[in-house]
Amino acid sequence: MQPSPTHRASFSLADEASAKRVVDVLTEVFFEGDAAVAAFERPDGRWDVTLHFADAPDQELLRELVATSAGNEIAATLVFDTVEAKDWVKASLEDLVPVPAGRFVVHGSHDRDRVAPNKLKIEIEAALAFGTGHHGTTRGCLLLLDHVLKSSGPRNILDLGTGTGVLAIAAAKALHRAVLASDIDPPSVRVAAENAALNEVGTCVRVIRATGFAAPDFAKSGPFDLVLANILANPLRQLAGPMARHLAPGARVILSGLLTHQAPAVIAAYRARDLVPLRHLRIEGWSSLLLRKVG
Ligand SMILES: C[S@@+](CC[C@H](N)C(=O)[O-])C[C@H]1O[C@@H](n2cnc3c(N)ncnc32)[C@H](O)[C@@H]1O
Repeated sequence: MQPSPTHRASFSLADEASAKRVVDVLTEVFFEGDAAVAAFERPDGRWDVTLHFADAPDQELLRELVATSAGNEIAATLVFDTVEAKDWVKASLEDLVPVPAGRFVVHGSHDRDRVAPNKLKIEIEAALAFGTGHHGTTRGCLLLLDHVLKSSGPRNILDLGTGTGVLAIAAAKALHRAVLASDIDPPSVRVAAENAALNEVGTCVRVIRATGFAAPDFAKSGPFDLVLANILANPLRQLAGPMARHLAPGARVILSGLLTHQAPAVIAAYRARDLVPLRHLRIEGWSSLLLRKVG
């Protein structure tokens, strides 16, 4: 099937503080919608801000929001285009090498027979979704999952923001238990279900489309004693309350998708909900956190 393009809006800003201000505003506005907001530092120190939309965005609204948070000059530089995501992501995957993370190795189909037999293999065809294992956030989550599994065997597991399904598949392969996986993005829901079947855990991993905890499935499947959530810092902060309400006492939570300087604010939001930090991994500027629900 020919992939449909995603719609992209991008612009750049002079420094991190301006990027953070704009990203906070945009994430707040598009939190409930089908948009992903990302900011990355360029080698020259400027910050690129990019939004991906499933449907064509309201360009005037976006210009207004950027003008309000960054000024008219920056709003005038906004560029709108479309990206044929699937083709180039798949093409670039051909060059990716397997990624070891604790007991897990994430690999593409071309490396299926080259992974050491004592590892838990997770085969990922990323296509439109995020999560080949190469990103520091995915690797951080897998390493923390490996750590959790050394001392406990969670029974009720949620992977929120599943992308390719990589973390849900890892948990299902290691624990042979049911895992609920969710994503805001319809293509990711389809890709994650396909990857779960490819990895022979299709009967363990149930993938649903949901924004945050806004679906009855979470209450029905919870309370969870392990939650993995690799999404951005602001949604993570906003999800602290709903997540705490879906956790069993003593539950472990693995969070990632936050830049290291954003970690203190995320930790504070979860501490306020009785979740205490146990571990903090820093990989390539990204933080991954392991927390435990007290009481
Ligand atoms: C950084 S990717 C992580 C993918 C995978 N779990 C991993 O660790 O590689 C974040 C995923 O979260 C999804 N997402 C973002 N905000 C969300 C929200 N509020 N509720 C559910 N999913 C969300 C995105 O669509 C994306 O697939």
